[in-house]
Amino acid sequence: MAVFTPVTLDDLSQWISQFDLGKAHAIKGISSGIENTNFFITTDSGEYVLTVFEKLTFEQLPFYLNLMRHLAERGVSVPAPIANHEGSIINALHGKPASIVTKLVGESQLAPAPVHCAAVGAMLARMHLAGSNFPMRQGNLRGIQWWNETAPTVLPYLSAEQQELLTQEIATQNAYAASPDYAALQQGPIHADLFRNNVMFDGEHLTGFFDFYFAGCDTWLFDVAVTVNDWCIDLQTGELDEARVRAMLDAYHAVRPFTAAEQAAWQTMLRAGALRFWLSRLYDFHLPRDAEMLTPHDPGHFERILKLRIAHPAPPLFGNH
Ligand SMILES: Nc1ncnc2c1ncn2[C@@H]1O[C@H](COP(=O)(O)OP(=O)(O)O)[C@@H](O)[C@H]1O
Ligand SMILES: N[C@@H](CCOP(=O)(O)O)C(=O)O
Repeated sequence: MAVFTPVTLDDLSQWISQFDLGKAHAIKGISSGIENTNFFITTDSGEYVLTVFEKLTFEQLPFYLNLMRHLAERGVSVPAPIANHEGSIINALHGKPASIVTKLVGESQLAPAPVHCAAVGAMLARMHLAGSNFPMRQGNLRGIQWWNETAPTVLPYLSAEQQELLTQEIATQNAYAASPDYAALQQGPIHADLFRNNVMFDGEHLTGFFDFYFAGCDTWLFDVAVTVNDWCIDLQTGELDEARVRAMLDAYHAVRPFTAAEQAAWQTMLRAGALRFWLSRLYDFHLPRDAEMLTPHDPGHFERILKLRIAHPAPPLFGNH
């Protein structure tokens, strides 16, 4: 159960009068969240999601929520934040920042077929294009700087072989990030955590991307790599499933054609996508921040994926197939 901040129907009834949503009729805690307290709420205007942010602050939130608003206004399927009568989309509830966003229909597709991967690829490309004129800037807070800062804190917990893998991979990524090839990659706001549990489907119809709280500005290709490394693999082995990879990449390419520079970067970027989550999972596993971090995710999963991406070339972004 992960309702850290209880909100009653009475609390909501008062708070919601600042919005143009009519009266509140029901509020139901969502148990699956691990970062924030989420509720489904029903009002005269329909169903919404209320989020009370447990860690993110009033200063940090505008980037994420304005990005969601920017994307929603441009036809990308993401939850749209609802503004109050003063136009504010972040408002205090029980002393914490809170927001109401539109509710996406459907459920997560945890066993995706090529058709689902194609839908994710096409929407991801549309999201990158729509985000390219978003005026706010925030780096990827789980990007290369964070990898360099975090690796030394987890190294003491690793075997000699793991230490070697981590150190070598960070050196590879640092060298690549400093190269002119890297500088040629297109950048902009990215989701950066587009796993199966952060996308909603109604059957085969993609109804939205959500959970934008790792979003930041980074290469578009890094977002593609993170997404392929979750959606297009056999979860037991970490191996890529060629049919799902092709479906996702072809659908993306049809909306926003990949460049030659991206093709050249692709194998390295898949490794970067694996490294990022190996490192965050190692950190959460060995250095848990607080008791409410429920069951930590298995770091071994992304260690396996990193080794596989080093050992075997993945299908190309385009061409040769
Ligand atoms: N806009 C939304 N529409 C529908 N369901 C949502 C929406 N936002 C969150 N949810 C539901 O709430 C759950 C937890 O949300 P999530 O953003 O993943 O929380 P956390 O970041 O705390 O893990 C999701 O798995 C999903 O079922
Ligand atoms: N996708 C990350 C963990 C982030 O959790 P989320 O529920 O907020 O997506 C991982 O698998 O390590």
